[in-house]
Amino acid sequence: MGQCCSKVSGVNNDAVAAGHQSKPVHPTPPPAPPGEGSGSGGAFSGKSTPAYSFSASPFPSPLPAGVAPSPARTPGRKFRWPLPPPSPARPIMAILRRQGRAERPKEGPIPEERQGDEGERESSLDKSFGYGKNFGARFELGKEVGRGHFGHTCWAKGKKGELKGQPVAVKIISKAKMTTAIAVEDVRREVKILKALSGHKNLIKFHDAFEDVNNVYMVMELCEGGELLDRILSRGGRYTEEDAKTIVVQILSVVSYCHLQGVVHRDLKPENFLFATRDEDAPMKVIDFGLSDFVRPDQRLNDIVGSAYYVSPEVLHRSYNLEADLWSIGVITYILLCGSRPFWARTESGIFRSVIRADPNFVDAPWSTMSPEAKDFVKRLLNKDHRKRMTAAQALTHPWLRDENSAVPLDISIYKLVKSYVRASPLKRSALKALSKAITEDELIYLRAQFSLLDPKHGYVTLENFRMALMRNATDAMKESRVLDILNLMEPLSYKKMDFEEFCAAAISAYQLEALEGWEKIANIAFTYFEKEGNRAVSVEELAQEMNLGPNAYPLFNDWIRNSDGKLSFLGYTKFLHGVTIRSSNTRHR
Ligand SMILES: Nc1ncnc2c1ncn2[C@@H]1O[C@H](COP(=O)(O)OP(=O)(O)OP(=O)(O)O)[C@@H](O)[C@H]1O
Ligand SMILES: [Ca+2]
Repeated sequence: MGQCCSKVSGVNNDAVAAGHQSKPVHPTPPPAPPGEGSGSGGAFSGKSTPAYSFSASPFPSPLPAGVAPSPARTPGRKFRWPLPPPSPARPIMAILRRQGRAERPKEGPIPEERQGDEGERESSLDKSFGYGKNFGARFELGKEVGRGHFGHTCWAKGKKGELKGQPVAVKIISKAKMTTAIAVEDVRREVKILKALSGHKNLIKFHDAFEDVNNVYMVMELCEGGELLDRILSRGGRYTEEDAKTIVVQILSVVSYCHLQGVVHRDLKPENFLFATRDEDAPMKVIDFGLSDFVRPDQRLNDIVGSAYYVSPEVLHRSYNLEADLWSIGVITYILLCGSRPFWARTESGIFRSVIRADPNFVDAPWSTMSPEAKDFVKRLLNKDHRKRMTAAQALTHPWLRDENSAVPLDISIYKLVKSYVRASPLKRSALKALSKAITEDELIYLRAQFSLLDPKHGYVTLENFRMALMRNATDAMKESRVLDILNLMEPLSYKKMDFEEFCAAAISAYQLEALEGWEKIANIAFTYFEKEGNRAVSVEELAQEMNLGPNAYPLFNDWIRNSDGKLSFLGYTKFLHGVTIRSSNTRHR
């Protein structure tokens, strides 16, 4: 704090709340956000990161012998532009979780950072993890290579065994910082997730975990190419579309893998992607599963974690699932393409307001010269309605990224949609069948890829195909997140088989289609099919039952039904597809 206002034109919280805005990554340094530490926001140009002071560890941490404390966050980080912190703040709330200042959040306003209150009593905490105790005998520890809010990471070399002579990275988390059961559990879960997910080419390879009285040590593959954040900065905050695609494809590929396993990362940001080597085209690896969690397909998580610039509206509303990660990928892609943050404010609460209310700027340069596909791609990730957002597997088949030579990963959202379809009423199913006949080639490409991943026999899939496809991709994480439970809910499918045509009806999302530019046309074509095949006289009572609503809701359905023949009107059809759960069912959120 203590910074005077700098010239940040047009960006204050009110302006942000009012709508269009985006803050360049490079130009004017804003003051450090209140409560975020001071730093000398305006002072840097070509020097290392003074304004980044809030990202230094807020905790005094006893370093292992031979490790010098790091001056700031990642040693050697250079900022050529005085910029506001890319991920302001410590991960929201998570820091409080680990310090024991917050339990699971209750309903209430967007959390402000809380300071001052003391952690819970920690004397009764069991801080033994059951990991190996012989870290010192197995590894020789070297210099620090990076630092986050929860741990610092050091270079190390294997002394014996498989890793003898091999350089590795060791993330060291101090047990002194684990002052609550939640904090201990977070570390346990981070190791569990890393262990279970290791194996994807864009995910950091985990070797082993150790502990002693002071610390937990996570031994993993060493990435020597630095963070994505540094590469963005070294390019002046902008990638060409082609270069951005290479990055985004890797992110989506690993995130779709995590999602299929039922793991939500919850802290996707450029600092958490490392390049394996210094080569320009080195593969990128996602790190830092410290905020990640297992999530069942139909579960809603409610704890607010993440980093402010990248956090999705539904996380702030405390009801989210995997789609929250796709929002963060949208923010990263926006930054890669234009060098600005889509949601920006000087304070954390200002950023949250912007995330919830503001529309990112897709009009000013360089957006005006960007391909329409790139713009559409980012917009379909930054949709504030999580139901309308693309999934990771879907995003890989978006026209901006589509590549016939790359395999499309299996999408867990297909399972959720098919589950709902097989449990839906005949009227709903015929409405969806009509809709599926109206979709465009873009959607069909994705659906064909997903259908073939189910390995159809003679053009049909059964419940067994769905089961086998999941089993082929299963890791230990899938057991933990109980992804396979969804197969039980798909049980009506065990009596039948599905051809591609019906699969399309089952696996399309009316919400996602509503978000398309061409929705009106699609809806009109779909209604024509519905009129031919599925539309029949229906009563207000029946509709209310379909929607799980009582007599109080009857007036709602009056204008859904045509006076002339008692069948669904066009309006009724689109509303019926949509459901009545959303506040304003006739607006399209773009
Ligand atoms: N495998 C690795 N190879 C090289 N450097 C690494 C590796 N893992 C982590 N680092 C460095 O250490 C930093 C901190 O690691 P990590 O993000 O896992 O810690 P954290 O305390 O959980 O972070 P955060 O503050 O984002 O929550 C990274 O940003 C990176 O610079
Ligand atoms: Ca991190």
